[in-house]
Amino acid sequence: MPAERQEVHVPDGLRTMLRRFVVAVLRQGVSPQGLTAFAATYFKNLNEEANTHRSGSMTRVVGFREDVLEHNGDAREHRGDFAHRDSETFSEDGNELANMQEFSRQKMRRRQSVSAESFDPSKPDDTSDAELVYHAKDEAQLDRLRKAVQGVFLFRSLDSSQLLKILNALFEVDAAPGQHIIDQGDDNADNFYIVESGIYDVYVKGEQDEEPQLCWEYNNTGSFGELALMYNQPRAATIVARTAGKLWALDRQTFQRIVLKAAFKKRAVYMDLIDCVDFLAELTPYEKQNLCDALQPKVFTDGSVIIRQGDFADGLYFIESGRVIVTRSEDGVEREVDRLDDSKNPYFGELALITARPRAASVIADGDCKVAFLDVKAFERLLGSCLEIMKRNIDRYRSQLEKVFGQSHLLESTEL
Ligand SMILES: Nc1ncnc2c1ncn2[C@@H]1O[C@@H]2COP(=O)(O)O[C@H]2[C@H]1O
Repeated sequence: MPAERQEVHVPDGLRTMLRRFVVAVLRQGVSPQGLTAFAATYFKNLNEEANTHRSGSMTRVVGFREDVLEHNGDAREHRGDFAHRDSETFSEDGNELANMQEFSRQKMRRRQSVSAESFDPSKPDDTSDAELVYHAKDEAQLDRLRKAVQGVFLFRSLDSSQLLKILNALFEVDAAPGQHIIDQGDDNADNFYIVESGIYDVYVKGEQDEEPQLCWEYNNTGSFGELALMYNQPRAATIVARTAGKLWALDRQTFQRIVLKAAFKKRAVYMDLIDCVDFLAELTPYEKQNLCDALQPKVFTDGSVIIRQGDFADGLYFIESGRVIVTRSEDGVEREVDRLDDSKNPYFGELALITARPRAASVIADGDCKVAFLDVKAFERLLGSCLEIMKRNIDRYRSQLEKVFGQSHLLESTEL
């Protein structure tokens, strides 16, 4: 008699869950030895996430500070909106959780653990694969994310495996007009944020200020929220969404483990260099830190061309070590017009950026030379204020311009 075939019931959601798990294993590049530990942590986290949500213990997404709210009526209106969103239910077929729930959960985690934590960037990172944060994303999300991270200066010193870990850990957050993403003074800083879209106003309330002052805006680009995570200090500014938008958030722990060390090293190296540059003297310490993040190291061997006469300006160069020769070719004759080294005039390549002209001279490494490069986009984003200083102080550049352009009448026709 044939054995009775038993009907097997596949629970709803099992396939999705296993598929996501497999994707997570592959994305993280988990080793065979680390597989069991990774699986244990992955499903434990999944379970905790579901429980946290079911318990309904979250009450609100963003903490509003009344002092800032007084100046922002919209924000008050939106507080209710997000409290309501917290009570949405876990959807197995959706993208795990709605964005705002994800945002809220991250904030919750931080609140439980930040204050006790002290992070030492000089300690070696002993994070195992299993401890890494992972948020599943579909291809469309990944595409948007890759574009968004391109402009993040802090990620410039990461290698490809570090960047992959960051991409895995980032999670999406929807911002609504008036929503406070960060509140100045909050000493439980949770996330670092990358702007994908939307406009975000930055308010800083100094000791002398009666009200928070609007001091900056992120307009569909940029990133914020790194200071409190890097220096273990309260939030230095309030960030309020002026329009609806999308952000990518990176949890504090992943930020500290992967981004912080490289950023610290870079800031330490470049801060001394920046302090030697006259036209950067008026930058605030915060602007200088951003500048350090944006610089990219480049090494040139003796005789190699760093800048070629006639090319479009790609950026500005600071000499970290070594010497360069500036040459200009006229009527087929190449002549030397200047020499620069790391002790005086430790930068070059700014003239074409200021004048919006092609490169007026070539710059060639004289011996091996190390430079810190600031690309043109970063230059415009970070040194807009310095451009004004450079224009105001154009007399300081006059002799240099004359050397390069040869004739003073060219100076007059230079649009500054
Ligand atoms: N002028 C500014 N001063 C301080 N923080 C600023 C300023 N402009 C933008 N920010 C960002 O606002 C963020 C507020 O949170 P953090 O202090 O963690 O990090 C801060 C910076 O990323």
